[in-house]
Amino acid sequence: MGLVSLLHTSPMSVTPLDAFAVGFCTLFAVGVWRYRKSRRLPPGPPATLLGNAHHIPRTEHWIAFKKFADQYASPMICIWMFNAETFILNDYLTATTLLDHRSSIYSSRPTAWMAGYLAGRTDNVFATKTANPRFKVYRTLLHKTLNPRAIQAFRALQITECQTLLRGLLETPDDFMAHVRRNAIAVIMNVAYGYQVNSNDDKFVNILEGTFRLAGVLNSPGRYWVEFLPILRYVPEWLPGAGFKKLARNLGKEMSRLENVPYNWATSQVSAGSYNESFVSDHIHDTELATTEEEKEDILKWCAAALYIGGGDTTVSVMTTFFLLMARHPDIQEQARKEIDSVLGGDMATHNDRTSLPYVNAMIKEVLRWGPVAPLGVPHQVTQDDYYNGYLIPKNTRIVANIWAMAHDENVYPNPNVFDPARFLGEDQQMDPMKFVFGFGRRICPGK
Ligand code: HEM
Repeated sequence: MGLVSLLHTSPMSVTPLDAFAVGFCTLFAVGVWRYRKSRRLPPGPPATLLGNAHHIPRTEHWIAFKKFADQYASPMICIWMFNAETFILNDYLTATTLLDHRSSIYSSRPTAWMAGYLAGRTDNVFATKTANPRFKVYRTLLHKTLNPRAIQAFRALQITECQTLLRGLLETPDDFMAHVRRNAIAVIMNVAYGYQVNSNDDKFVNILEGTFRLAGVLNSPGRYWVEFLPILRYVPEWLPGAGFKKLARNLGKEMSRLENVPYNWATSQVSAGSYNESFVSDHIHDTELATTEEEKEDILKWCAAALYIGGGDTTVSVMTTFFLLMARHPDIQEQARKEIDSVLGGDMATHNDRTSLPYVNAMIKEVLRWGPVAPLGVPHQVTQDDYYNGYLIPKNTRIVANIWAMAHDENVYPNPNVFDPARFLGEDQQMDPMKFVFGFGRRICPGK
């Protein structure tokens, strides 16, 4: 792919920015080559001057990364994207040692130049760096809403929505995907904004999905030079070839509807005095959250959106995987069904029954292990030079936990591709995947 197409300009012209980028790349390449030679970095596929992009498949990168880890007999491998290295942690021991035990230096996030900095979205909860004072405020607030005690307040809502889901599945089973989607979004929209989703074609849900599409445009790996040469963020927007800046700004503005539209709806309901309790209504009069009203609004907007972004698709994904596995394993479905019938005698399960359903619990763990929702988690960034097993981990390296590789580690889960809840029953149980499928350290999923 040429420079021109990467920067979204006419494919026929070479712009001054292209020339600058080529010159800069050449000079940089020599420096990078020398740097790589001189440092003791973990192994990985041999990189060209432009890195390992050609080694990484377009889909299911996690499988390729695990193969590299096996090939180089090292759970920690190094992949280059031009001048920037990414370290991939492919087993639980390495991930927990670095990301959990050394979490004070491994919990930041790398900068996303297009989707974050240039789109004006660096205060997004998922992207916040640990040095940003917002990081602590967000984590505390999310924990207050989602800790094991606090979530008991959502039980009645979950039961009502579960009944709606079951009715939908009974009436139109072929539409199971739409029912599952409606269920996940209805719970989270109610928790975040007190908003009742009434149909599968909902205005807020459409905004969420539209934003995911735009985020996909800005996050396309290898598409924008500024991700590899951050200095390009300073080029003036009028310079030919700098269209990427305008693109990021415009899409960023469009994406901000995600935080603003449902938030404004929730606050207008509170002002009108007729509202369902929610994350927004609980905190809107909280005077300790920030020193100014504007700052407080901004914090609430980003946190409510994080509930919605973090809690929607993940839940849909787990439930969809569950349906696939039940269809493929009627024997396991039958066994779970028998347990439910014998414990509940025809009643609907509630949260209190969970401890009496060991087979069902084992099945849930096995669904999360077999098809982890976030196979590569969300990248972390290390904030100072560190050493592990004799390797240098330079400051600012992007660190990726290969959750899929941990869940398919043959030494921990024999026959890892086989779906088998019995792994988590009886004596000699295999490792609980809840230890890693929700991420690590100070960044662990607050929705766990
Ligand atoms: C099965 C369901 C879910 C799975 C497997 C899952 C998994 C994850 C993972 C792997 C991360 C990245 C952690 C890291 O960086 O180490 C994450 C982050 C996050 N999740 Fe979840 N998640 C799930 C459900 C939820 C729910 C229901 C919510 C909210 C209600 C939520 C909110 C978040 C937020 C806000 C973050 C960002 C945390 C930060 O950057 O500090 N997640 N999740």
